[in-house]
Amino acid sequence: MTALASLTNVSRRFGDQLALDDVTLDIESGSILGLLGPNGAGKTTLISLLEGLRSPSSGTVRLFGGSPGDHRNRVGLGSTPQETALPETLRVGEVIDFVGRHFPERMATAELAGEFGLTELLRRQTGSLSGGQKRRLSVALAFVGKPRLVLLDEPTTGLDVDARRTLWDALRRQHEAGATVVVTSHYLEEIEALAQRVVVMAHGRVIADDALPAVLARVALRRVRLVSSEVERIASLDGVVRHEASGDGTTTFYAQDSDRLIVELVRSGIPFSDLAVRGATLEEAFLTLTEDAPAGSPEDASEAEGARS
Ligand SMILES: Nc1ncnc2c1ncn2[C@@H]1O[C@H](COP(=O)(O)OP(=O)(O)OP(=O)(O)O)[C@@H](O)[C@H]1O
Repeated sequence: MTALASLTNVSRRFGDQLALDDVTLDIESGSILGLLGPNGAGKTTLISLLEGLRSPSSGTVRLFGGSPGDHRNRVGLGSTPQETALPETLRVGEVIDFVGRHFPERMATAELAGEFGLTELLRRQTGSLSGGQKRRLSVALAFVGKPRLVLLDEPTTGLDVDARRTLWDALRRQHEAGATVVVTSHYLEEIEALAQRVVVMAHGRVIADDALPAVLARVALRRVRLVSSEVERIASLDGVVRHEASGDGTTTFYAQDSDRLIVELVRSGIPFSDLAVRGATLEEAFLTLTEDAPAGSPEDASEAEGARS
């Protein structure tokens, strides 16, 4: 497979903050790559380097074999940042035409509108659109110039379930038609719905890079919560990946296979009570994945948010 874009040993600092820490990544043609990670992991920074909006502090970023800073390379790139502003008084069709005129080759307005469920809205001023409709338009605009690579930074954040699914359907159709897409998200569900390959980031590093099923197996943890006077014995049972006191006298054990853990627990004869089992949140799963990669705490990262320029 051909790499459309790549990062080789890339680091990026903002003052004291190391936003990307020695990242190496190839983006191959034809896939949807999901970039997953908690707040401050470095996803947006990585995207901005590929877009040529920022330069790496060290390492090399390539886009279509050249520099992302070269506008001739950027013509082949479509992107939707986390937040976009649309000119409120222009109609949807006019915005599509305006953006489309910047590219040597473009999708026809009617075709793009059809693909993204915007046909009924073409004559509406963008100021009158709902949040979901605006987001759909912003994402559609990333595709208007028939790009070779599309970068979408949290395309569905803030959308309700229906709007999110409509957008996912549109993205899947674009992918089937040959688009290569990088999509960032905080939501495992979103990455699961779209991506074939998943890169998990935390503290500026790539901590997992694998096919979707392999990453799911690592982050899909279950929480087994109970009361016991023999916490350490339970923690040493097969399958327990982490445990923590919950503060109310209970202890939470994380395991990929909670059924198996409970069978082990009963077999062991260790006394326990008040058993409850539920899925772990993605943040909890990240914690387990990131234990080997500590580089500043998430709290540090969120404080630094205020220092963005
Ligand atoms: N312009 C900037 N100035 C200072 N620090 C920055 C700047 N941009 C990003 N950072 C810091 O770099 C780190 C990575 O931020 P980045 O926005 O890339 O993360 P992210 O994974 O996209 O997070 P989110 O999911 O919240 O968008 C964070 O600690 C952030 O505070």
